[in-house]
Amino acid sequence: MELLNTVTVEEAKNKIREAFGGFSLKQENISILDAVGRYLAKDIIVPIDVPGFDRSTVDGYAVISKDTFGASESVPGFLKYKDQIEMGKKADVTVRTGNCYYVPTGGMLPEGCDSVVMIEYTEVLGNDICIQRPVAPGENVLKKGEDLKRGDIIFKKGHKLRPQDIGMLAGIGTINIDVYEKLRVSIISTGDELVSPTEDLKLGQIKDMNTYSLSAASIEDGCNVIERTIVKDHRDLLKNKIEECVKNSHIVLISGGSSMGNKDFTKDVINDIGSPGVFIHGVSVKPGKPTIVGKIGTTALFGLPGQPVSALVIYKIFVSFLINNIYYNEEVINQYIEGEISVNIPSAPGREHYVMVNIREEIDKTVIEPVYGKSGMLSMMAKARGYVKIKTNQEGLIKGEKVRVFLF
Ligand SMILES: Nc1nc2c(c(=O)[nH]1)N[C@H]1C(S)=C(S)[C@@H](COP(=O)(O)OP(=O)(O)OC[C@H]3O[C@@H](n4cnc5c(N)ncnc54)[C@H](O)[C@@H]3O)O[C@H]1N2
Ligand code: MOO
Repeated sequence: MELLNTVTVEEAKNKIREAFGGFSLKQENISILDAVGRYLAKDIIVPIDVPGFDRSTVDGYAVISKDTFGASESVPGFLKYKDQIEMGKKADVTVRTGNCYYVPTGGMLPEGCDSVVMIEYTEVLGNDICIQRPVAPGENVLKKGEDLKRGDIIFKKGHKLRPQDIGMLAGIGTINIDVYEKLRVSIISTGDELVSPTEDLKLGQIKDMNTYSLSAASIEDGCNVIERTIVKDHRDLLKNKIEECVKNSHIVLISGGSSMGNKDFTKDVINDIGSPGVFIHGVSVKPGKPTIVGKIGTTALFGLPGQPVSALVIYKIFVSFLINNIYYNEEVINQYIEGEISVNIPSAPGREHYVMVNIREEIDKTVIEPVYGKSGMLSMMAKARGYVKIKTNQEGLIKGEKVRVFLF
């Protein structure tokens, strides 16, 4: 009897990190308009103070705060109105005791003042402004360099750029940046039963899902999917296809054929093609136990279990992990929310168990409910908001226990 020689999830991650530690990626200089979802190849050092001058955060009157102390609606203070500061122009004047200038939100503060009274708390009385509320020093002011200081590192190498980051880069005048080239990913789905989603089904056939879910996951991770294909369960056809993909891909994902069936060739074919070959076959995780990981030359190969839930869960645990390692992205924090599990969930100790769940908000608590199903049912994952992880040494979860839901 042949049994899988399984490793734990942590052991598998360590082996993957070791195997692909020296991965070298090219860099490219691109416009920030094309950079969302890309990974920075260099730290970004802020070249200018943001803002470059003290700005008002409200529409109001630029004042010396001391001049407003004690002002109230019943006993207002009076300041002489001098002029207005124009938006986008240098404020070439100085506020002196007893004076004030009108300043719009975002306008430059003149010399001498230290705060701004919101217009709602003032009244115009001829040439005077009646101040009905005091302001503290610094109130309603964004100081020079308060947003960002020249010389700060705003983003580190490996950071994955989000829309707010693109805006920030524009704000510091950095419109072209160095990012890592996109990892080239090839996806091969194996199985005699698989047909393209557009084809009519004959009995015994199913529409290919994994090519699509894995492709979407790779794109979300900032990769370029250069090949998507179905290959029949035929050893030579699979070998030819993998060989071709290895030549121009950083990562090859092979879905199906990872288990022990008489048509499960993935492991042997990888070993046939080149070295060092397969270094993991079997991980103590549920779902996804028959996972394969290998390397040919510098290319990473993953034999993902064919069951659609297993394929995507294993992608998230190991393929995403490798991608973030290659891109030097150390900031990965899987978003989670906490809540109480609604029922007992048994788990076989010895395997890290991923349970698909939904989230229900009640008045005083967040309730986490399992979505039942088998790893062949992708609807189980499509209907879920995330998963709960039951650790290897845990026997299960007890109703009411606090759990973390990792969102996907
Ligand atoms: N005797 C054993 N049988 C199985 C074991 C085992 O340890 N011993 N492990 C089971 C587990 S766990 C899993 S997971 C699967 C893994 O199977 P394979 O990776 O060999 O994949 P296939 O047999 O090719 O397919 C499994 C299942 O998934 C469907 N599938 C495959 N590709 C796609 C696709 N692109 N889109 C949608 N669905 C797909 C396929 O039709 C099968 O139903 O093995 C168990 N068996
Ligand atoms: O452990 Mo397999 O990956 O679920 O069906």
